Parts: sequence; C-alpha cells; structure tokens
Amino acid sequence: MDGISLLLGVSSSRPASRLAEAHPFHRRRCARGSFDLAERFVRRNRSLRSHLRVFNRHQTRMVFVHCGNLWRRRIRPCRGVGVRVPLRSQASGLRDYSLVPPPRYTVSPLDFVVHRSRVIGFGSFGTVYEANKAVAPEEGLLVAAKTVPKERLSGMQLHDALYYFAIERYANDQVRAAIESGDAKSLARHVARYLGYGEHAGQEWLFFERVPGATLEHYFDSGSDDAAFALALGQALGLVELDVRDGVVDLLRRLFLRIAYDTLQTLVSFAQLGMVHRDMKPLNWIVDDRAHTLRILDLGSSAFLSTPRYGAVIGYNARWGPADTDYVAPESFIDPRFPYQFDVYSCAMSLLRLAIPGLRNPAQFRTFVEEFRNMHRSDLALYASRAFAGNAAFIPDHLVTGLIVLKGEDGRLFELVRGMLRESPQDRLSPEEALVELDKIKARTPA
Ligand SMILES: Nc1ncnc2c1ncn2[C@@H]1O[C@H](COP(=O)(O)OP(=O)(O)OP(=O)(O)O)[C@@H](O)[C@H]1O
Repeated sequence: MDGISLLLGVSSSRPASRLAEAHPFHRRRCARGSFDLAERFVRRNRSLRSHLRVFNRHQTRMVFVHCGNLWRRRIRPCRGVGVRVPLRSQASGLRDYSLVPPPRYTVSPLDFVVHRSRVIGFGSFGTVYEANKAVAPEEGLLVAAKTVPKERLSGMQLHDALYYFAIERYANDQVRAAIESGDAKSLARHVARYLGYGEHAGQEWLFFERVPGATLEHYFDSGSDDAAFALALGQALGLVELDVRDGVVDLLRRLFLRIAYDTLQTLVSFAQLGMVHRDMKPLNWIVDDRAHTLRILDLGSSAFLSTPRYGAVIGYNARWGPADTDYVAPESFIDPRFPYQFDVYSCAMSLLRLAIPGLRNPAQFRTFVEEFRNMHRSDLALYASRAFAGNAAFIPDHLVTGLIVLKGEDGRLFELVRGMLRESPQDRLSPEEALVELDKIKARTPA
C-alpha cells in the first residue's frame, strides 16, 4: 500500500493537471484517468476503501484518492471536485470508537457454534458467518454472526472497521430497545432481529437471527425475465394474489408499492430514533421468505443525530466519505436541517431499479446514475422527457416499462418518486410525507 503515493481518477472535463495546479505539492504525483479507471481501482481494492475519501459535490465529477504515505496532507475541495483526506490527528480524535456507549444487549459467544467455513457475506469491514445457537432458549436457532476480520486488517483499516462495528452495535441496541418498549412495531418486522454483542478471545461478535431468503440485489441479479422475477419476489413477500395474467406492469407496480411501503415505514421509525441509515440499497435489503417481509441489514453506517449524553452525534462524521456513491443523495453528506431526507433519496434510487427492468443490471444502473444526476439534476420528469426525445444514452426501451409502472394511479406514483428524488433535501419528501403520499396511492389501488 505504501508503494502508491496518490492515485486520482478524474472524470471528463476537469483535467487532473488543474487539480494538481491547485495543489502544487501533488503535481508530480497526479495520474489522470477516467471515472471508470478510478472506479475499477476502488472495486478491485475494496479493502482500501477506508483510505478513500470520496465525494462528488455537484455530481458532475468523481475523484478517488488513495493516500499511502500522505496522511498528513489534506487536499481541499476545488470547485466541482471534492476530495478529503483525513488528517491522522482527526482520525484518532473523531473516530474514537471507545466513545460509543457500552453495549446494552450482551450474549456469550460460547452459546453459539460459528461455522467458520460458511461465510454468508463479507464487506469492506465485516465478515458474516453462518452460526447456530447451541443452548436454550432457542437452541438450534439459525444465526448470522458478524465479526471484524482482524487477521486481514491493520492500521487505519482496522480502526475504521472497529468503529463501524461499534456503531452497528449501538444502532442495533437502539433498535432493539425501541422494539422492546413497544414503540416501533415496524422495526420488529423490518430489521434483522438482533440477539446481542459478545466478545471472546479478543474477537468481537454481533449475533443476529439469520434471515431466510436473499437480498433484493440477488433477485435483481437472477437474470430471469420480468414476469419470473416479479412472481419469485412476490411469492417471497407473500403477495399470493399476484398472477402473471395481470401483466408484468401490474405485477411490478404492486411489488413497488409493497417494498416502498416496507422501507418507508422503517425510515419513519428510524427517524423517530433520530437515526439515518445512510446505506439504504438493495444489497442491504433482504427478503425474508418465511415472515414474508423485507428486512434492512447493516446499520454500521448509521448516524444518530441527537445523542446529547455522548455529544451531539454518534456515527456521523462529515469528514468521512459518504456511503455507496450509486445511491447517495446529491448532498453527499447529511444536511443537518433535513437529515431524514438523505435515506429517502437512496430508497427511491433502489426502487427505480425495481420498477425499471433495464436498471437491474448494475452497469446500466451506474450509467443511468451518472446521467440522471449530471444532466438531469435528479429530476425524473426531465430525465423521462429527454429519454423519450432520444437525448439520453440510456436505452429508452428499458425505460418504457418502468415509466408505465410509475405512471400508474394518474401519475401519482411517478410524482411520489420524483418528490423522493428531489436534488435539494429541502424540497425532497421526508419519510413521513412520502409515506402519507404512498398511503393515498395504496388506498386507490385494488388489493
Ligand atoms: N441476519 C442476516 N441474515 C441473513 N444474511 C445476512 C444477515 N446479516 C448479513 N447477512 C448477509 O451478509 C451480507 C453482508 O452483511 P452486511 O452488509 O451486514 O456486512 P458488511 O460487512 O457491512 O458488508 P458491506 O461492507 O458490503 O456493507 C449481506 O449482504 C447478507 O447477504
């Protein structure tokens, strides 16, 4: 890692040399490249993500920066390009995971058998294993056991991983406490059940009930045609009345309404806890095919905006990069005046992939995201009108079904999604407002 001093990938119009001019000490170290180049670099080097602080202020250009030995250097954002590299001192002060309150729900890892050879999933910072509860109550329960892979992380990466892990623990504590107090029924249904935190032999664990089913991304990835996709997803969600004879548009519309409802209800409950999830996306939405519900995973990127006992905010730090750039709201970082609108945008972007068949393919979705934000300022109406006028690079054929899906209910669904995608968080619907609109639409839709 130390071998690479700095790698920049700058898309389209602003040449890397201009960036270098603004920061002469980096001039000789800047490499010019395309967005694709930079993105490929990031994807291939997922483990380096903790060192990549990326944001795209105007959604026009994207810069990725990798710093090996430059931790003390800070690159200030240029117009249109945002680059932030954390200072070591800031990193240690502001990301101190020991500031996160102690665990509320604890368990003994010895009560679980963790199957180390059966990895369910792993991300930049965590590994999730299959496990079983080995003792009563609930002996034999299928469990997902998440831990920080300390053996493959070191330095700042390990530090970041432990921080996210502590936030995830804290967030799950809050969610479970709300469920137990009876305040948040929707959370019991829409978040993976948290069993508790445990530590053994220097390894920390978070234990969850294992959700039977697959993530929405997995459904998108299935490669099946629209009708087969809709029926499989509908069956998993318990929409037994779905019938292929109703036509694909109708099937997709009902799925859309159902998933929008599940996710918005959850966002309303999160907001009641003062929480922004910050990483709402199909990969973190798992369809529980036994309880027939959508559950949200991975609370590790959450922000708690009002935690007076421990300081203003837990989990959120504007000096850090945003979450997944494909779904991140245009403000990139939470606007403290309209914090809950952040997740609404990511939710709507995810829902677009459900409604618009062409967007289920990740590469096509990424092309769409670029164009939608850069050329159309996240305005769905502008995008649609240009796409039909033949100005968009995105293939209109793919858009047609999706727009017909959204066009239902006299265009109300379209307007709802448009309102959820407003570029400015001030104009965007809050979770409550979006849910009210959705309720009105559902009331007009035959069951
Ligand atoms: N409770 C659960 N039940 C079933 N599968 C789960 C559960 N928790 C996590 N998984 C699986 O593990 C994968 C990774 O989980 P999670 O997103 O929590 O990890 P992560 O390390 O934070 O990943 P990333 O860095 O990509 O966000 C999920 O996509 C899902 O497939």
